[in-house]
Amino acid sequence: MEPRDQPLVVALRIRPLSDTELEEGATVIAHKVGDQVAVLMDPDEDPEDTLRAHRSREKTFIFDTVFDQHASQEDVYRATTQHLVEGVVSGYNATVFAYGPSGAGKTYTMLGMDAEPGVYLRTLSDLFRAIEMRGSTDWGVSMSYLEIYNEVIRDLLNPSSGFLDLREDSRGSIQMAGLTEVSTSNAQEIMHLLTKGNRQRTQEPTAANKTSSRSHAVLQVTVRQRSRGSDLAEGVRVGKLFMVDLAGSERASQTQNRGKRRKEGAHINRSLLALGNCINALSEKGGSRAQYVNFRDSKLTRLLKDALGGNSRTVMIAHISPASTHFEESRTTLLYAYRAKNIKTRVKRNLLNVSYHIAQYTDVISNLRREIEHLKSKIEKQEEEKRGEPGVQDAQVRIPSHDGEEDSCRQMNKIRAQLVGAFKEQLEMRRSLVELENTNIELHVDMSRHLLTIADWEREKAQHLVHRDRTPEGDEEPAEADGDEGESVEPPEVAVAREEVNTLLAEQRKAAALKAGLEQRLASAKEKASQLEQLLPAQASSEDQREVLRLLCWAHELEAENTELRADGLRRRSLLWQKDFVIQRYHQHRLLCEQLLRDQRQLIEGGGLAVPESLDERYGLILRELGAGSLNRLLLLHSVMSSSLRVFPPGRAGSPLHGGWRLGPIWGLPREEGRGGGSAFICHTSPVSWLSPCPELGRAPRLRLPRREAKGSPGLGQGGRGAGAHACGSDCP
Ligand SMILES: Nc1ncnc2c1ncn2[C@@H]1O[C@H](COP(=O)(O)OP(=O)(O)OP(=O)(O)O)[C@@H](O)[C@H]1O
Repeated sequence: MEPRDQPLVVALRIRPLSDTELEEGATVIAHKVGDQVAVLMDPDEDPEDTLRAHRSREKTFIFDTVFDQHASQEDVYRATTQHLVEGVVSGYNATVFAYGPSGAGKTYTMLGMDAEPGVYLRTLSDLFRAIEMRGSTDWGVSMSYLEIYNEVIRDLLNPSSGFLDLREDSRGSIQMAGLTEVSTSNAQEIMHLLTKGNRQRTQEPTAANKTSSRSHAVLQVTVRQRSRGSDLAEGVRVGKLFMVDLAGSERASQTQNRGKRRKEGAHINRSLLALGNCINALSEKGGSRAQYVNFRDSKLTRLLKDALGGNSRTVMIAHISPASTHFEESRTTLLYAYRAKNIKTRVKRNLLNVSYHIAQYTDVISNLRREIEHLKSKIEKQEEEKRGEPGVQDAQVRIPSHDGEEDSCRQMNKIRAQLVGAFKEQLEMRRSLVELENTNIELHVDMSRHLLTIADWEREKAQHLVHRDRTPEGDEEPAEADGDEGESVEPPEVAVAREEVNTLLAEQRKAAALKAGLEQRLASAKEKASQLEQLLPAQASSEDQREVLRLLCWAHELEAENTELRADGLRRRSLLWQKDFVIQRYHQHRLLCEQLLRDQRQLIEGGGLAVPESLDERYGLILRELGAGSLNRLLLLHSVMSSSLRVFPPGRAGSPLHGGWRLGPIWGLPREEGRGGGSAFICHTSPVSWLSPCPELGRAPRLRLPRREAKGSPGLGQGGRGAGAHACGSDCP
């Protein structure tokens, strides 16, 4: 679904590191991955924990859109708010919130700077443009700007008017007595008023931000359209747009605020909590918005009642700093925004890739970091040893630098820079190859699934034909009601599967061509690097330089090996998937056989038929085997073994980004707090269903069992519901 079709859009903006954060030595811990995923690393976790066994607080969050420091104001506006304008002009309400802790960039997004105006100006400009384009009717646009500070409301366009009262009229509409409403016809005029009003906003220095806005600032733009119907009765259509720059969301306890600040913090928290609850309730209700939502908990939610309820659109832009020093605020902000909307299956497939890739890259990076540390310490040690050698220091001091030596040094540095460049290029190419490999596996698994659907159908069709041919003439069953004269009509899922196969084939061809091209480029990059490597020793003028170069090459080789290992891991996973796939098919077949046996047995017993002894014995044997559950145990063993192999590299099972199939706590559901850590939906498909990934992920063959079976009916020797549960983050069919 495009943002324009969604009643609630939740976006995340990660601002650039500030100078202060850089001075404090902060590192970047919030990353955008793909268009919809943000990863927050825990800065306190042990950097040496390369197996990622204890990375419990590293989390992945999904939003409708994620922006990082590279996103422009225009990008943010276009992806989040632009689509609201048409609705407002057509008489609908909409709200845009900027949410986040102090200093995370809310005002920057909403108000912006002269050169880079924010959402306010861009929305208003588009609004006036849209009105102009509609022409004929009689339009009126007015605006008001207020702040809610400590649960009291002030008019920012007329601050001397004191506190304002919020009232509900007899129809339940919210009214604000005494609020200045300015009629206007151009965006610049509104911006001028806003900038003026903003100076009146309650701002105070806090521990987190020197000029922190301590209030919620609400810009309300009302668009009225007068029109005369054929009966000349005048109708007025009103659309309201609220744009809200919320107060900093940090917890009072996190900012070491005391006294007044703490009281403010409590009010802010209360209203933000109320807002979160309302948005959450609204997003869950879908069609019946506003019915059971408690707007009364804070002034903010009461004021926005009209704009949030009914047929309105809501956009929340959450903001965080990427700095390690703001980990806690970022974490709580992400959780708040994430909870505002639980984005379901739509992005799962992409996320699977994305998370898997992060896992790969963070591994590559941490390995390289270790190597670099190793190199550094080795160089330092060598230097120390050299210094310790008698006469070395003196000799170094005494050697006069002459032109020839300088030239050779410059030449060497140049070659070294080229070599590092060539290594980097290779690294990029290797990563792309690993990605392509991953894509190939996914395409392959998808393809198998669709081919299976087609094969099932072809088999059914063939059986149908055989049955028809065997039926004696005159005994023919009447033609089917849909007029296909006995021909079975291909079900839509098969048609879709055929289309998918074609698409996947095309994608496979594309991937293969890309891979071939990349491999060629990698081969020539390797050639180039090896020529440079050969040049270097000749240029290196000292043993130190030669050693550094040797280490450089060694680090590079290690990196290459590491990437190859990753690719091997991928191949191994692919084999395991295929194996599981076959087992699933056999299991499906087995269930059908069991059902058949049971039905036949009932027929035999019900009809009082005599059964030959040998048949009875065989039946007893099967019953005993099923009773003993040996087959189930074998399947269990296989699954345990394959899932332990699938967790790569060894020991990474605890990582929130590991690439297994038990996706519940991983895919966007923060483990501690997300809806029961991902076990919100339990799929009960079959005793071995936990072998398989959630079919929604589209990564594995789907068990097409009859509904009764799929709910875990206690078939012969089956383990019942509990035995077949697997946790996933979506409604499995
Ligand atoms: N995306 C961005 N690009 C460049 N600078 C940014 C960005 N976001 C924020 N900043 C800068 O960071 C600083 C803090 O931003 P801003 O005042 O918008 O934070 P805030 O969330 O509104 O804070 P508060 O709640 O305390 O008012 C400002 O100097 C702003 O210019």
